Amino acid sequence: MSLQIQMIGTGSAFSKKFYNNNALVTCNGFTLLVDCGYTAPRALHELGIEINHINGLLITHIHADHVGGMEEFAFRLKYTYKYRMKLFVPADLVDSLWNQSLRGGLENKSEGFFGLEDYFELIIMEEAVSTVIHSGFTLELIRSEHIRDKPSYSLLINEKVFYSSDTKFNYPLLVGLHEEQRCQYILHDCQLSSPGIVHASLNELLTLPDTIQGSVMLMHYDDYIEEFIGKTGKMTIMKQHSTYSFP
Ligand SMILES: Nc1ccn([C@@H]2O[C@@H]3COP(=O)(O)O[C@H]3[C@H]2O)c(=O)n1
Ligand SMILES: [Zn+2]
Ligand SMILES: [Zn+2]
Repeated sequence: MSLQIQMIGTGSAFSKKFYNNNALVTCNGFTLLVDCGYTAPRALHELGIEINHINGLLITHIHADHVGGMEEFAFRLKYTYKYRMKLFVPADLVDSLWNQSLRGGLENKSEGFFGLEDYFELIIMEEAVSTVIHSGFTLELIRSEHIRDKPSYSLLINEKVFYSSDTKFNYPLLVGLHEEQRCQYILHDCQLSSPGIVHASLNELLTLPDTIQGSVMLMHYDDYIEEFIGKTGKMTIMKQHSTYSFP
């Protein structure tokens, strides 16, 4: 099954040079937007991608660089495109996504809009279960360690690509996935300064064996990434707006 990932942004949360680290994952004609940060609408606009060309949206955790564009998405789906897009949400994020993030803008009692399902076709996902979201397109949520007591998830896509989203460095997980041949590629967030605190730092990622580094692609990085060209070991730096194929 051919799998393509286009990074609509590769920046860290506070980047002023790169858009939020959000990605379009396409498999077998189904395009999933992984996270919809506050820059996602502009990034998609610049790429010439209309919202209605996206088949589904998945949220990894509740931070503005991952959900801040959802209000605009919801309003445009409701009033411009007039359909409910599939929204894949980890079970323990459903309540906070609405009540702590979107409700202030999207609740509209006079028109009868009280929850996520008034804007999206809500699909609740469980952790550690391989879920077929479209023919030949499977996703598994892997709970990540990002902010204590705040659920966040990495993704295993088609048992081929590990997409970290936001996580602290987890050496045993990455080595385990590689040794068990559960993934061939690792797309990982990368904080250039140390310590990582809530992200994986470059120095931590550089402790991975060369055999694994060769499959690592760095994303969610700071504005001064250019200073690190040639200093990321065997790991490559993802380019914003580029599309990568994973055969
Ligand atoms: N303990 C923390 C918590 C958060 N942060 C920053 O806040 C950002 C929120 O979005 P993010 O992409 O998860 O990156 C986080 C850190 O930059 C941080 O630097 N230290
Ligand atoms: Zn982030
Ligand atoms: Zn985050």
